[in-house]
Amino acid sequence: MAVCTVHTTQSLNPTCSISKPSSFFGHSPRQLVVLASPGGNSSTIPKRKGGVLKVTCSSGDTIVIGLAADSGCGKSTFMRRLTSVFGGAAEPPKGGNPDSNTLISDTTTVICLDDYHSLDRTGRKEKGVTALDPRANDFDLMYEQVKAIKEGKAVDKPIYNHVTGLLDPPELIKPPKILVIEGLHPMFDPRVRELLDFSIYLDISNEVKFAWKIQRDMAERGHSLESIKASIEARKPDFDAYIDPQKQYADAVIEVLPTQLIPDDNEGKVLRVRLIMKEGVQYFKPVYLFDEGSTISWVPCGRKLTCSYPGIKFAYSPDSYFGHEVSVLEMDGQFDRLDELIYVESHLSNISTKFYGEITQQMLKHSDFPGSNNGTGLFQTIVGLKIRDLFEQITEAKAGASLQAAKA
Ligand SMILES: Nc1ncnc2c1ncn2[C@@H]1O[C@H](COP(=O)(O)OP(=O)(O)OP(=O)(O)O)[C@@H](O)[C@H]1O
Ligand SMILES: O=C(CO)[C@H](O)[C@H](O)COP(=O)(O)O
Repeated sequence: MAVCTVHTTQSLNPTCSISKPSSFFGHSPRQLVVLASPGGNSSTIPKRKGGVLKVTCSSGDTIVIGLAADSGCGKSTFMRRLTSVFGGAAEPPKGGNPDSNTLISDTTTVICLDDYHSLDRTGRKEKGVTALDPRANDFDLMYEQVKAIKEGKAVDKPIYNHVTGLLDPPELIKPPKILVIEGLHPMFDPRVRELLDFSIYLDISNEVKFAWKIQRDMAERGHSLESIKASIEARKPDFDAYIDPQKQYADAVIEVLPTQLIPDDNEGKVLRVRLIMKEGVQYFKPVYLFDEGSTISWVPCGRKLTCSYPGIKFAYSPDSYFGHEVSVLEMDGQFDRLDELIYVESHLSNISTKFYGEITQQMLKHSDFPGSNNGTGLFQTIVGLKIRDLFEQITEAKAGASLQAAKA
């Protein structure tokens, strides 16, 4: 939430700062929660006892979502699914750097935190640090800029060029309705973490990460098996030290593991995916299967769902994760026919769809995206819908508070 510049008929001293005010008409310096839509506005609210408050807001309704994962773990795919839930395509800033990492759509702006690398490729090599190391990243700037966007201010964000390995001149980022910060460290710095309205961690097990890396870097980028292995090994200590621990802070974790349906499977094609959802998060109600809070194991294969070997198994239960109460929804296996997903969808609750079958429709629409036939695509789509719901609830709550304030 941002704070507006406030003029009163008694005091002409404007103030502008950021805080979490506990009461609407606070003490000096007067601070007021912004209750305006992005784009900025100015309104006059009658003061409770005489005088008038003139409130000028530059904006301030940007909600901030953090998405953390290692490189090559499906962040871009997830972002494409999320943007699609809001409608419209996401594109790099028009007329800007062709190597920009930013994606802008009507509602969302996705910025890649690689842009806050403080050391370029040569710098990291010289200093002997990886990009995962906090010393290779500028967290002060990351914090200042994410905070500024959340307050409704445009920023000149640096660009890390993955083609050249250099830091390019900055690009202008205007405050969107939803800002997604995706990358290696969205929940690393406590100050940045505090700015997040919702956070997600994509937790890809080593076996699966390896299989995906091989698939992409060997098939699409011509890397050798040895070089892929070496790169994973070289990153592992820093991954364990700086990236993986962030999952304890996430509101939702999508965990991707090898299947348990095929004994000793090492192909990594069939996946067991777990959606771990924190309880008690404002504006977020965990999804459940059949009966909230129960422990359920469900094999839907049969007359309504076609399943070839090794089948599909769902599970749902309450659990504990890093000391937090969570609900866990699990899917092991893969769909043969995506249109039959409607059968599964109709047994899930709290999915925040706007019409019957919306999940199935989204999945069918992007059936060519990686993971569309398994729990990765299903749970990414569900989290996308939950983020839309969160955004709508926050917007509604602010509009309601605005109305109340105007009446007071
Ligand atoms: N759900 C999935 N199922 C199977 N393969 C997947 C899945 N998600 C991603 N992949 C594989 O991983 C690769 C990387 O995916 P994606 O580009 O979405 O990841 P990323 O985290 O954005 O990567 P980077 O940070 O390196 O740009 C894809 O090309 C694909 O091979
Ligand atoms: O972990 C990464 C996040 O995407 C990259 O390896 C990091 O950004 C460095 O990029 P490059 O390898 O292109 O220099």
